[in-house]
Amino acid sequence: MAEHAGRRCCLGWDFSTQQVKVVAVDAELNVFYEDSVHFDRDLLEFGTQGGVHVHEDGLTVTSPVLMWVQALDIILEKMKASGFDFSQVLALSGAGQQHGSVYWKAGASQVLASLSPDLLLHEQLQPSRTLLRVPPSGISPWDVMPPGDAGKACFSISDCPVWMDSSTTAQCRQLEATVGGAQALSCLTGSRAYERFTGNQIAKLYQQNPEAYSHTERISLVSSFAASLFLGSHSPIDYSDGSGMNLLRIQDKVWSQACLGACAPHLEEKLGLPVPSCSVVGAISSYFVQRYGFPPGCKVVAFTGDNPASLAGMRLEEGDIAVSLGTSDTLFLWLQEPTPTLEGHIFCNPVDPQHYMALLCFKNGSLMREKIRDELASSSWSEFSKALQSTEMGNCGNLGFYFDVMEITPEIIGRHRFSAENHEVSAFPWDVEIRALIEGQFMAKKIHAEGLGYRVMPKTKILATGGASHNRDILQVLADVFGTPVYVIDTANSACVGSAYRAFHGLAAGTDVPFSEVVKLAPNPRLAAAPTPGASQVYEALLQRYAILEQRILTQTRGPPE
Ligand SMILES: O=C(CO)[C@@H](O)[C@H](O)CF
Repeated sequence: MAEHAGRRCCLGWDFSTQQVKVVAVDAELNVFYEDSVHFDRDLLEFGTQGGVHVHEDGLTVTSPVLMWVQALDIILEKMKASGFDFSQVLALSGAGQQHGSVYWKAGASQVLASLSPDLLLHEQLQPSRTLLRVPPSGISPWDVMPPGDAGKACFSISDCPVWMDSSTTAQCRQLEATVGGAQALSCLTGSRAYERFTGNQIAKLYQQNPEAYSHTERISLVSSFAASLFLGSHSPIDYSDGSGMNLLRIQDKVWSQACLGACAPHLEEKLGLPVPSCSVVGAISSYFVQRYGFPPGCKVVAFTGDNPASLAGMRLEEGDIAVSLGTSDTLFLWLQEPTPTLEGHIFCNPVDPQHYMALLCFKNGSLMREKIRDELASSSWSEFSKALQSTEMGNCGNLGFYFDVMEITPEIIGRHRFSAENHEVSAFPWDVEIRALIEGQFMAKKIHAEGLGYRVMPKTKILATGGASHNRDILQVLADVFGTPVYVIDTANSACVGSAYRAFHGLAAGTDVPFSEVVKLAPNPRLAAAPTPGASQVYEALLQRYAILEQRILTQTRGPPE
């Protein structure tokens, strides 16, 4: 019998861009089971790359909804075959890639409520015609059956827009114009209009496929779609993921009638009412009880977005900042009060309904670090580190901006170097260039985080994750620039683990037990770097120069600020 028999636990799911993942976490908050299904590798018949289809226009990006359903079937069957004891699952929650949307066809709720435990989910949610397996010739079923025909029994469209889509610029401008401009929309919903945000995607569907829109009884986010499968009914959208739609008023947590009206008619009835992210949205459906042995009382806690779930998984607290140093660098901030601007995003906080979280994306993350490493440090991280060790804090006043692709925060492209006298120069010595890159990346993060309301507090800590968080010299610069100790935490499964933690928190629903209390037994992050004495004085002056020079570059490249 599997060693995890008889262990009372919660499950955490993550329906991310490239895979569906699950973890089982016991009452001591130890992860004792995990599994995943990779779309590209394990569901070849859908023909995705990175879990998505990039359409010929290069802007439209979708994922097949039935692929997500089939991935869940596979994981559950693998868990069952491994002897996983589903009867011990007290509650489950999950995460989904943010902003993506699923369009349930009229009648889907009846199908969800009457699933036969003798069949797999995808066999009952797809059209009567089964999806063709890839024949030996390798012809994709899409060649045989146009994509639009698959998955229509329960879904108005079978290919769902996801966060990588950037085809809705016109809809973004329409939405901003309706509510009085980009800043007005940001103050209302936490973000100016972004192409990937769900409201703009719904507007595009309504404008370009009004029949599909009219046949839609419910619109889910990826998170609430996944919750619906477990519930056997339409799950509500939670406040935190709902604040990534350009539709939810983040202060009073209700749909903005102005935004709904700007996107599509009768939209509120298709979305349902949003709920606090810690809500128990119901008990698991009888399908899972009968087919897998879940206890009938197993609670389903509202699913949320992957980034909010990661914030929970990292146990970020008020005043903390999480820095994910990946392909692009992402900052999560815990905010008491929202200070929406024209960059970054303010979402409702997933673990404290009174507070918020901010998210900032920096596109030139490890892409730039690896390019400079290859160009100047013989493609060696140890050589890269030697440069940081051999140059001093503040880099003798030399400053650099390194954006080989158009940066998101802020919108600058190119490499720009400045001497201590603020004169633009064409090159730096190799070690000065490496320090200028890393100091510049982290000064930008501090400046833009402060623009979103971040303030260093006495007990502030930075939680670093992602590839570059394994380089101690890079983390030392991060600690020095922010004047804050840097901790590292393994967050490979942060969205899953955060979802399991939220499931435990949901069990305490109604008792006002704070999330931090529920997760206090979780493994603590490890201190990786403390600020060097004198660092604050060095970077206080440098940060001011950096901000001024950033504005200079912006003015040169796009004209004076509005
Ligand atoms: O668009 C994003 C956040 O706004 C991405 O991080 C997606 O959530 C990734 F799934």
